[in-house]
Amino acid sequence: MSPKTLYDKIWDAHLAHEAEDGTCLLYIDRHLVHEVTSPQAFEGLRMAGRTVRAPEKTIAVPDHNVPTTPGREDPANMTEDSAIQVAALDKNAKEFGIHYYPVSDVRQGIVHIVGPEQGWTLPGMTVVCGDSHTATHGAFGALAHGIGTSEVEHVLATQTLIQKKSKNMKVEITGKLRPGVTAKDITLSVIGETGTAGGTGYVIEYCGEAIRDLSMEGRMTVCNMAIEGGARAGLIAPDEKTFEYVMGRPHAPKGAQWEAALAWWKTLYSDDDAHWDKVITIKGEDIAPVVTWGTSPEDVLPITANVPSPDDFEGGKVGAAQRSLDYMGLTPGTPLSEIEIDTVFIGSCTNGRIEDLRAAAEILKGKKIKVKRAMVVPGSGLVRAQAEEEGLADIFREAGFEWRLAGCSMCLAMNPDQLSEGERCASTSNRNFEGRQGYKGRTHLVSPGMAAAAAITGKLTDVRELM
Ligand SMILES: CC(C)[C@H](C(=O)O)[C@@H](O)C(=O)O
Ligand code: SF4
Repeated sequence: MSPKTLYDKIWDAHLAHEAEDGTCLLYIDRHLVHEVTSPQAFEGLRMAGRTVRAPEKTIAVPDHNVPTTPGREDPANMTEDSAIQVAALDKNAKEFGIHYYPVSDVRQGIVHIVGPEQGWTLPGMTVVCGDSHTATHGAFGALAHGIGTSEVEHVLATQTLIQKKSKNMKVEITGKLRPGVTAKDITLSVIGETGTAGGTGYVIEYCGEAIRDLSMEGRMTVCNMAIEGGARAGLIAPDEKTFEYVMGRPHAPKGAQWEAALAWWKTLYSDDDAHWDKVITIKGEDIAPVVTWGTSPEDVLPITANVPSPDDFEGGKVGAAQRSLDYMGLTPGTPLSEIEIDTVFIGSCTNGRIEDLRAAAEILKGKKIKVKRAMVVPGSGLVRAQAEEEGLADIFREAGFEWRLAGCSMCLAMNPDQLSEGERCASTSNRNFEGRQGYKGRTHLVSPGMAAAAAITGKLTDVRELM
């Protein structure tokens, strides 16, 4: 047998048909659904008189539009568009008989946090969702990626997806991370190195000692941003940490089924002599706590650096840098650590898990915020409950943070949590495009610890100074 990568193995195990031109039909194990990209898909099914092919493999949760303040069940607290989408999901979930976590359910949260938490996401699976950050689930050694609304309809109807195979890319992070450096710094640094198009046409497998050393939460943070690096998906070979995380979750296999699954999961790694179309290696000890200064996730620099000048770039990037600096209101040469911050947002499917909240609370303990506003939005109701139990919520509240209900929140401007014009935010989310967090809002992407540090000092701050 010829050697295979992990991606090859999962692909082959799900291939239902391959046409002469290489177009393939893949079987889909899990279909996650949220309110933004599904209404038309369900409408399509309805018009065609079709049902959902595998309702037991289809999971719905509202997250993007929902407010994160009490009273959010009331449609009057949403914009009309948001209320329509959330109501449509509610109706469709009930009518088509799929698994559903409404806002009133403590398990509700961001779809990419709920899936793993409930044990829907398992190693070796194909996982899709009408959402680009489906890559998150790759942390379990699953082939997971976003799909468009017409594909959502196709998967609902057939439980299959038409795909062409991507190329294999290996991103190896060797050695140990230095103190204060996290999964978020890894994933941003990779994008800083490869650019937002570096992964185009590839599925990335992250490997190396620094990746192995990450918790499952950290691995999810890394895979989450594979999409910002342009890749089709990102994944990490499952290991004992993965199995331990999955074991006992509500929808994980049990008993003999668990044993059988485990035996297969243990075969899910890239063979030693597998072929890679592209390889990137970064030394873990070379990664610093980073921030973004511009309006693309590739605009990454260590917190110890200065705001760059357009002259530092070449070709089309000169103009792009100038535009970014204008939008961000930054002057070349300013130390990044002198940039004043108005707002801090801790949350999103990148950094809204329990470990992220712990990392931020560790920095905030016994301190007060200096920024105008700061909010922490747990990624799910269960993360929220656990954080309350661990006393993290008290630390946040005492520091001056708003302690919100679960949802996408300020990660994107689709719900009431938005930046105002010119407002500058240190955010643990994954996108810093113009207007992403609100019209003319300014976003600096950082890790949870860095966000907490900025909250305390009122400026972008090297978290290592507060450790
Ligand atoms: C709204 C949704 C389709 C979108 C995505 O696909 O990623 C959102 O989650 C985002 O992060 O921009
Ligand atoms: S938290 Fe942000 S990135 Fe994640 S699904 Fe929601 S909007 Fe998209």
